[in-house]
Amino acid sequence: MDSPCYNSDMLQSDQSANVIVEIIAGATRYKIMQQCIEAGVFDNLESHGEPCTAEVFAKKNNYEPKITVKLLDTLVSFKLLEKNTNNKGQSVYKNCLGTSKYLTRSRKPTMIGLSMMESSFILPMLDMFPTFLKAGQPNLDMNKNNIETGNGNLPPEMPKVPSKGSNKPQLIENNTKPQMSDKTLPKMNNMMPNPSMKPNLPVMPAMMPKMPAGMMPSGMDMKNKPLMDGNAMAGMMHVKMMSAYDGFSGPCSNVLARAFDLSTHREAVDLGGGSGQISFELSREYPNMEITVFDLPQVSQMAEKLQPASTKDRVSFKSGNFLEDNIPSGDLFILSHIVHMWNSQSLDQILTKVYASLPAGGSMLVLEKVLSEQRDGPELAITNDLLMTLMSKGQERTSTEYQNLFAKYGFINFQVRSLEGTNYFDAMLVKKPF
Ligand SMILES: C[S@@+](CC[C@H](N)C(=O)[O-])C[C@H]1O[C@@H](n2cnc3c(N)ncnc32)[C@H](O)[C@@H]1O
Repeated sequence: MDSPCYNSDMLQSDQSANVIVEIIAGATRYKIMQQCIEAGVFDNLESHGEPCTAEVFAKKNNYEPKITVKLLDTLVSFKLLEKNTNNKGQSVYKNCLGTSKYLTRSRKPTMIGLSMMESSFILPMLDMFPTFLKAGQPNLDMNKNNIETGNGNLPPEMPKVPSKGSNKPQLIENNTKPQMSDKTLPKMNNMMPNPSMKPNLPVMPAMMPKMPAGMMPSGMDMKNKPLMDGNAMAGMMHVKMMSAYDGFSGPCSNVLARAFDLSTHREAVDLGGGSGQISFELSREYPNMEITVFDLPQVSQMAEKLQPASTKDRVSFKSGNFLEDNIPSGDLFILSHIVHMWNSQSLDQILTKVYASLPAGGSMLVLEKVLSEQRDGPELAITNDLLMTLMSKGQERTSTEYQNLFAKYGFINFQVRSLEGTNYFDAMLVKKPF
């Protein structure tokens, strides 16, 4: 019988499909990683202490042996685990360095909250993308702390904070705007992966918004009746997000603190500083600097409870709303992932206040991912530009756009330093003239 005649050229699939295959594979990778985080796979490997065989690992954790081998090999192919051979010739597995540092609950800061935010908030929001595409941006307004309010099915223990004056939650009534069904409601209840980090706050019923005020598309089955003060709700939601925010800066906060020489500054204010992670790094880098982390009351109170003892002498927390209240004064302001969150009207309020609160010669350190001048990269900045627009009518900017923006308020000496690697930040510094 004739043998089949094969062409000896290299076999290659259609390369124009590569990018699509990669994106689809990325979704699968993400889902498997997230499920492993939730199931405690990385924690269990870490607590084992030494590299272990799939068989031992499965037995110890009551996992099904065959699935366990396949899962561990899959995680090796994702570069989340390392596989080596022990002196008995058996394959043994352990967490890679990054997995151990950022995906286990025994270490801080982790990226667990950030990964959870993706599945609990970003992906469900993007489920509505076809609707956004037609109807336009979701009807959000972080600036007025507009919130969707519950439909009265709150548990009796839910505090009813009276609305007052301008803080009164404003209902969003435009029903033509994107709707989310109960099924697609982002589930931020899981945003506190480490039980010790759970704030002592009332449990949110399923129908309550699960994210910061203004960060939720309108019409999410929420009706009528303002039940909570807008600021109280915003604070509560940001508390839930706090561990996620730490995941953005976790791998680079120490580098960001060293991006510029800030040693002449003595009194810094970290506006919307969340957990204070950037401030903790700045205080380590600059022993003569005292830092006030200014954030919404619930966030400040929770962050203060979680503050590492070693930072307490020079980093303090102050509660307030930077849109409505006076802000502390200092000779250095830090705005990390703040500028991109707000629309031009609110940003105007924030930057005007910062400029007025700085003495001549004072500085403002702004930490954001900067878009290339051609707006063709980096990918994280381009994607975030879209997400910010959807979530809060904010935006990402190029270096020139930042320089022009800050110049409008009187800031000079614009400097920018970009961060190598895959990350969510670059660093910019401007000065108030003498
Ligand atoms: C995206 S997070 C950034 C947190 C931190 N700066 C970082 O880079 O990790 C935004 C922060 O701004 C705070 N925030 C939002 N609105 C605020 C307001 N009106 N007044 C004070 N803080 C506010 C939130 O509570 C949250 O901690």
